[in-house]
Amino acid sequence: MSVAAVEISGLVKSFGSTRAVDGLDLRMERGSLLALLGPNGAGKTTTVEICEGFLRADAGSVRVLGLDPVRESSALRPRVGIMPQGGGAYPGVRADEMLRLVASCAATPLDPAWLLDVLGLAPVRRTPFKRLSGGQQQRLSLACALVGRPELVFLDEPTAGMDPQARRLVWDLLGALRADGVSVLLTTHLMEEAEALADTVVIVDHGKVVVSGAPQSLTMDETGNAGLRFKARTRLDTALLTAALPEGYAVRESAPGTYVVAGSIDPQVVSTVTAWCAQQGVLPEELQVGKRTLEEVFLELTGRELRA
Ligand SMILES: Nc1ncnc2c1ncn2[C@@H]1O[C@H](COP(=O)(O)OP(=O)(O)OP(=O)(O)O)[C@@H](O)[C@H]1O
Repeated sequence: MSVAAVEISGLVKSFGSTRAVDGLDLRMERGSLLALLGPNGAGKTTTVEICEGFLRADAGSVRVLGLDPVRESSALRPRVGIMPQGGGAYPGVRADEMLRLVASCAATPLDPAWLLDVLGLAPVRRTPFKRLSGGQQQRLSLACALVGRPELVFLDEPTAGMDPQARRLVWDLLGALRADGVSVLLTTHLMEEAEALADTVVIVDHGKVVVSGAPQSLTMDETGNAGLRFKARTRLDTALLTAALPEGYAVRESAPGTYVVAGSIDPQVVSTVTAWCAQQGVLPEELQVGKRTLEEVFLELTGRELRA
């Protein structure tokens, strides 16, 4: 098997009595974009910081481009770009000075002026860092992570706090990087970001992987169809509803009070479901035919909200 961009197995990291990462496994292929998604405190930043070599794992193994991020950090550093959560810079440094400084440390940097332009920062290139807006500071941090032409970039919530227009610029740039064969591992709270950009989405909760896969495959039901969902009181007799449907359909209560009918949904199936509910004196609320969102995938798997 070829060397992965990132390979993590059985990763554990605790802070005092808090187990931030609890046996996490993940493999990210070279040239792909992987989005780590999960609620606050799920262990995403801790995992990324271990990959970056800033934190040591308590147990498990981590390989980044085939190397140990702590013991082989000097070999790894020139090949990896990092954008930490919240960014940061000398407050008085101007945007273009900052980027040129970082570029001067790289063997074959990208053109800083081009990068500022692509990220919509050309008009503020002479503005001191502390006077940039939050979204502009974020974009400058991203530019700093990318200017060294890294093979792999770690981006911790790269578009947090950005307006939709700035976010779109970043998405376009990340798409272009991926097309160029750069590997990108990002964390995000934005489902639409993960769905729009990622080859692989890894949903993390309590320091473990809950589910992973291509966004398309996660949002389809288990039969590869869009499926039908509705809400009603808990503990409907799903076996009875399954029996009312043609062969090949399956109904389950994916979370308390949320029902999923898996299979190819046509008008007849919708009519059968609503007629069955009427017979039971049940009102099917939020009845919906179509792919699940990643939010719903998480809710169905954990019974909790992803954004919580
Ligand atoms: N340096 C630290 N000292 C103590 N506890 C920490 C430290 N860093 C993280 N934690 C705890 O570890 C858990 C995981 O935190 P982490 O920052 O990895 O989560 P996250 O998924 O990145 O969350 P968010 O989406 O809010 O950034 C949390 O309970 C957090 O409070």
